[in-house]
Amino acid sequence: MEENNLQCSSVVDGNFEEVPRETAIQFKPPLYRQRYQFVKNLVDQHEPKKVADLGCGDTSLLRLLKVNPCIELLVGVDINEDKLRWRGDSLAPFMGDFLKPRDLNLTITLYHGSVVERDSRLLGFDLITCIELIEHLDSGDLARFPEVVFGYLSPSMIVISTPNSEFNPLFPSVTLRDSDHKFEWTRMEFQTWALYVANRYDYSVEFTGVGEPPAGAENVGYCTQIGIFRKNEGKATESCLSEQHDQHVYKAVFTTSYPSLQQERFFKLVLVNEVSQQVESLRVSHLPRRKEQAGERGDKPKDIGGSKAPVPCFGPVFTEVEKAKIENSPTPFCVGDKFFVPLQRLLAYPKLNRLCANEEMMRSVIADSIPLSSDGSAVVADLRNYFDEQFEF
Ligand SMILES: C[S@@+](CC[C@H](N)C(=O)[O-])C[C@H]1O[C@@H](n2cnc3c(N)ncnc32)[C@H](O)[C@@H]1O
Ligand SMILES: [Mg+2]
Repeated sequence: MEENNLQCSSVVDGNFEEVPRETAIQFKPPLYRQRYQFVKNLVDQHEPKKVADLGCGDTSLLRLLKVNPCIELLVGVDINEDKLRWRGDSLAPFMGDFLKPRDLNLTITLYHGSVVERDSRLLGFDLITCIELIEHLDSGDLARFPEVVFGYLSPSMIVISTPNSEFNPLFPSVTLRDSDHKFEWTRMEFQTWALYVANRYDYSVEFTGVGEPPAGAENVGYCTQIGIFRKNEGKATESCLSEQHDQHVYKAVFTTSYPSLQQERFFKLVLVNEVSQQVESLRVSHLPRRKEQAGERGDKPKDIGGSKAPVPCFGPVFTEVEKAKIENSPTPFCVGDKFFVPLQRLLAYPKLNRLCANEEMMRSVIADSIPLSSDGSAVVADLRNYFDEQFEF
């Protein structure tokens, strides 16, 4: 059942069974996606490095967040171990992640455990999300939840979403949206709880939601209500004061690390590849001039069949400033059949400049993979092979 078919007679975490169309409420995009997108937008805006999703379920939100370049540690926790085991592989890096490594490291770990247990590996996070989780906690666990998540883990930001029961009369025959829900709160109930918790643990809270009500029913509020909690500055957190820094209660069921430019071997691979491509592109654009010179000397073009026009090269588009920087850098030159590209020239290209801080760094990384001039200041490429193919000497 998908939430995008809100022709509903009963509701399971926002997933609805079919009833006649005249009673339908349709969320576009589906409500669960609106919740994930809401978190994704917050991540784009605040760029947290460490993010944990408590009650992560089938890890859909983690899969959406893992592409965010700012995140370096992504953790999912759920009490249902089967859900985690089943989904682990979809969080592992794909071929493309190796071909185009991220700038920053990323580790993803899934833990089996309950949000009301303290595990020190979740200390120091920038963002913790609890999407459609709290309504699944019984009264004992709900009472423990704030002291663990706000008091002990004490992240910079916490996002909590839960159903807004005031919306439920718009669904035919709905009492609770899911048989596992222990409660569903009105906006007043959620806000009273949230304000109490925020005040107790020195957070501020902002209320919003996703799933707009239909025209004429605006007074019921969003279908999903959301609280965004921000830790007040200067708070001495319990986690800082805590001496229990090696409290490992959760069981890690899956962990994976992504290739990144912070890892030497991937950095080298990318840099060598970029330098080779740039040198090749310069070499190819140098050939027509070389051809002219050969023509002037009276060398005969060899019949290699087909067109001898240089293959058009669609390189990156540069801004005026970038172009000027490239033009003002040392120019490539030829000595005999050798083509020299000064490292300073390569460093003028934005892509390479982003990878390498200076000439020394570039030299040390590429030296054992790419031929360099005797003083190490330029990459040396052979013009002969390519040239021989087109001209007889
Ligand atoms: C409605 S699902 C939400 C899943 C996910 N957050 C999403 O929005 O798609 C609630 C999840 O909370 C998990 N859960 C319930 N009680 C929990 C607890 N005490 N600790 C950790 N996870 C819990 C359930 O196993 C389930 O996967
Ligand atoms: Mg639920």
